[in-house]
Amino acid sequence: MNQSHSFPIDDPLDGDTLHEECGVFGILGHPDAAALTALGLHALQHRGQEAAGIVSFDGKRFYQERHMGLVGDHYTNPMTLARLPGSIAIGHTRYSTTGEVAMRNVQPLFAELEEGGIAVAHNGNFTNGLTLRRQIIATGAICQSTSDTEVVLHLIARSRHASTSDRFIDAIRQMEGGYSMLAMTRTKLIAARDPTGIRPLVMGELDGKPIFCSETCALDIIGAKFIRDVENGEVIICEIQADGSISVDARKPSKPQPERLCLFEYVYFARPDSVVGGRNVYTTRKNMGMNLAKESPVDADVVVPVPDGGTPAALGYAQESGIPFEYGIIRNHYVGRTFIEPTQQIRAFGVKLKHSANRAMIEGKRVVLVDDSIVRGTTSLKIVQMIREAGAREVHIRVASPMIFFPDFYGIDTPDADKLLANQYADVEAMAKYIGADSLAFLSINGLYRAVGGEDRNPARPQFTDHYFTGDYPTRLLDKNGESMGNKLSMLASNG
Ligand SMILES: O=P(O)(O)OC[C@H]1O[C@H](OP(=O)(O)OP(=O)(O)O)[C@H](O)[C@@H]1O
Ligand SMILES: NC(=O)CC[C@H](N)C(=O)O
Repeated sequence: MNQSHSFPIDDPLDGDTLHEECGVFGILGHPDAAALTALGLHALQHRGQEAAGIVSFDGKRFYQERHMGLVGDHYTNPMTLARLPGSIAIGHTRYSTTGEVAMRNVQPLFAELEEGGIAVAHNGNFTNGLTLRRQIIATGAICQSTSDTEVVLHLIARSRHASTSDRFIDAIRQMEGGYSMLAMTRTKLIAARDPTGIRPLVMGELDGKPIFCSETCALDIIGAKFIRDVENGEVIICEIQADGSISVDARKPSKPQPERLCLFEYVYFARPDSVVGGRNVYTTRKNMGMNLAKESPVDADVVVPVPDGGTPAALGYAQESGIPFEYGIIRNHYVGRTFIEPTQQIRAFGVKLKHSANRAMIEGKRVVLVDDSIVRGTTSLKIVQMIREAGAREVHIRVASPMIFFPDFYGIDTPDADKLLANQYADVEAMAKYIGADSLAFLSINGLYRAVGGEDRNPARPQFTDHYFTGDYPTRLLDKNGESMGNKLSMLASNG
């Protein structure tokens, strides 16, 4: 197993932008369970690049491989997969939101309980995780990690219900916030989605065996069939029976609530080829660009995407406006997220590694740059300068989502509120001046809602989770206590 290590906090390429969430994948009753899980995690790599883990069970014992780094760094090695035998497996790609980047927090987390082993994998973040953790530690629990996810294992262990499924349900009913979770025991694969359905989770099938994963792209990679979304507040328990058949038991243990899927899945996180909440993500992004062109037209010669995130929206903007689309910026896909160099001079070169201007498409032109979002403004600032240096006559920025004013507490790693560009300048003109753009415009909240769901935002009952734009958090924030919560909160540190 890998040694734990910390990632640098002053990574110039990583900046303080929005970061990935996590990806989960699980399969029950398939002889190639671990290999299929590894492939699924490859497809979910965009959701978390800090660490990846797989737990399997072969009828006798549990096996686990948990590693820092990318899926491909470890799970392409046949020896690694050979150490994961069995027909049940779950896997996880992590981008941390609670607990530091260290081996002890790499998921799936595993525990030996009264009724046998259990592993859990979690995408999301609990907004009462710290509160519950303090309570269980006060009553004698010894925590092995600083992850919010571990609390669920403790609550399962303490539950007085008889079956593991009922214990799991008992545990997650005490959790608040965002979660799409998988759990596996010796015979079961359990999937659960929080009552608001903030994070996505889908059910599929391969060779008649059930699969659960964060996005449909993980089903596509293994040729599995999409069955349906796991509904908000739903728990689905799949179990291998004595005769080898698999039972499926779907329950709704929580009080019913309207679904509010996270809009940022559509804006930035999910892979464009995934179908999230019944909508093709690529299409919603193109719609965002089209609505942006209707709302904020500009007289220009060329539409240039800020790759990769801004590309579908830029296509939509170009189609709607009739302005030609060109790749005026080339993104280097070989630049990792952990680029570290010792001196400031070398770091300054580093920021140019990720994006380069394609001068032939830019020189002498009035350029519309389309990006999916502005968080701290780091990307826009450097790209406007780069485009001007490549000879652009004018640079206009169009952003395919509204201004971000509020941090997230449901599984997205966002900077503190005071570091968000929108909170640093009085208005859009002041922001444009700081970035160095001739003009700047953001998609309206209704423009975004229409792009995704086809109708305006219903202020009385918003159809999606959109707190980063509106401040309307879909759950209470128990741990936050009215102050900015560190987005990589070390619970140990918090406990003094
Ligand atoms: O305003 P900022 O703080 O710079 O953050 C916003 C930028 O970050 C994201 O891109 P990312 O770097 O993740 O690259 P990608 O689009 O290729 O995923 C996003 O697409 C914006 O370009
Ligand atoms: N981004 C996520 O979904 C993170 C899951 C979990 N909160 C962790 O930090 O490990």
